[in-house]
Amino acid sequence: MQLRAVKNYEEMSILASSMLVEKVNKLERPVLGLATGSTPEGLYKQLIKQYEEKKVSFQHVKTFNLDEYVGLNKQDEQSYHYYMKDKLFRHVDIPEQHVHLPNGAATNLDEECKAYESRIKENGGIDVQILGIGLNGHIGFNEPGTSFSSRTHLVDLAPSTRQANARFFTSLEQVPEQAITMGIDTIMQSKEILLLVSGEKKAKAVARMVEGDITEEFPASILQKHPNVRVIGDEAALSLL
Ligand SMILES: O=P(O)(O)OC[C@H]1O[C@](O)(CO)[C@@H](O)[C@@H]1O
Repeated sequence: MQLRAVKNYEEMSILASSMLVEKVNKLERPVLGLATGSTPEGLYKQLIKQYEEKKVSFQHVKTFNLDEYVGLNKQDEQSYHYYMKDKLFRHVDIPEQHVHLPNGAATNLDEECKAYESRIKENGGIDVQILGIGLNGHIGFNEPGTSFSSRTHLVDLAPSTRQANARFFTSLEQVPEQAITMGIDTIMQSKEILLLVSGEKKAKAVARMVEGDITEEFPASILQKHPNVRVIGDEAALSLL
């Protein structure tokens, strides 16, 4: 695991964006794994800036998002489909058919999980996966206790995760109780992982991810075993290391 310390959220976003742009410009058919939440918002702003400055094009890029809530349709402003469209896709030249997120409104959710996993494989796997980390060590929506061998699957969200994400909804009751997420093994199959983390409240989680025991009780700890992980963290997030 390689650690890159930066000053603050903005520097984290700029560095992540320049790494990603370099990759996109280098690969013939880049496949990016994308994340939602507050952490990557600055990265997406920087990517849009680089696109507007003509430093990158997304025409040949394919994307797969980590997760999606169950029960929200794509137009729902709280859905991750909406988030991605709003924060990145509608601002750049990525073809709509290149964009993939699990369909949380599918009638057969288990089939949807299998189909999503197959689509990732058919596209040659993920070249660079962007990750954030939850306070309880979740990556994607893989909560503590998730098997390290899991593939894309349906999950019950931990009360602490629903609480943490309630800020995006009008009330806690509106936060869905389930989600579809890439599994831990799906994430581990990515050729490269770029984990972004900012702020003091994530410091304990980062320390446990980097130095703690590798255990299913703390999903992000498995990243110690991935051969190509870079963590870009600001001073506050890395303060306990
Ligand atoms: O970036 P945030 O909002 O702190 O969220 C951290 C993680 O939690 C999730 O939003 C899921 O709750 C992930 O997608 C994200 O990586």
